Amino acid sequence: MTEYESVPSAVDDETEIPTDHPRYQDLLTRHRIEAGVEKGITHLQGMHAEGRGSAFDYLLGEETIPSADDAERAAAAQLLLADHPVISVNGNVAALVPGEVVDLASTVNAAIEINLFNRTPERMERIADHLRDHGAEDVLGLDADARIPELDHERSKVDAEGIYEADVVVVPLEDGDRAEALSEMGKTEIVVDLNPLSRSPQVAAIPIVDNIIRAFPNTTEHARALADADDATLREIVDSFDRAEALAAAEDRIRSGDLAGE
Ligand SMILES: Nc1ncnc2c1ncn2[C@@H]1O[C@H](COP(=O)(O)OP(=O)(O)OP(=O)(O)O)[C@@H](O)[C@H]1O
Ligand SMILES: CC(C)(COP(=O)(O)O)[C@@H](O)C(=O)O
Ligand code: BAL
Repeated sequence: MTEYESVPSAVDDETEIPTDHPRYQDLLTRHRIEAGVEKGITHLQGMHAEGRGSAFDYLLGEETIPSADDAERAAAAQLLLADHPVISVNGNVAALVPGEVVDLASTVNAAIEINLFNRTPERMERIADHLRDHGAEDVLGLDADARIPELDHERSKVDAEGIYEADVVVVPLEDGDRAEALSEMGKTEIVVDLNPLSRSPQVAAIPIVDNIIRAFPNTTEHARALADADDATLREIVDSFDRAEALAAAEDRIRSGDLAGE
């Protein structure tokens, strides 16, 4: 080997991104959104939403901060306590974490429902097929036989047996209007959003300020660890979670410029 030949880094089979790239996870996320757009799963505007999330993730140090881990544990406990939990899926979530949605849903016995801001029958069908390809058995959202009150838009369309009836809803990467309307309906909301100042985490009972590609697997891991816990233990975990403190901790990390590992 001459001194000019370099040893190739290990590359991700799916994306050809070098796995030792310092910002591998961010590049992978971006790649998945691009592939989602190409497959007709993700709306083009999903790239813009991704860019916003990516900027906040950079400032958080691209890691699950301790307050987010606490939120993920509280979310797992809340989901295990729920009678009728539902995970809401949009085009970004479907592209980023389809298998992880199915894993979390099966671990906490939750339903999966597609709810889109830019709703078209084609995208609904493609996302449902994509989730089924990743192991989902039932995918709700296609019937759209109920409406979220006070929300005058396509995203108000929900299934009567899904989000409409749910007691606990996981609402990732969503807009504040819908989160507020669901909260008005009395739902307990678990929001995943990298921007702690967005309205959706601000109205959530459990705001998770973390990248969904880390948040969902970690919530599932917590749920597995808590699978045998009794209701009193789960209730104690939920009650001791302080939502305002979690939001403040995320904002502090962002404002401090204290990037992990630097
Ligand atoms: N991979 C990701 N993980 C977690 N959050 C993400 C990710 N990608 C994007 N986001 C967040 O998802 C949100 C996209 O939703 P949207 O743009 O509808 O909300 P918004 O208008 O910013 O907020 P709001 O209406 O709640 O004030 C953004 O806040 C963005 O930071
Ligand atoms: C792009 C998206 C994040 C999702 O859009 P959809 O998959 O149509 O629900 C949307 O909510 C937005 O903020 O513009
Ligand atoms: N999610 C669509 C744009 C917004 O209300 O933020």
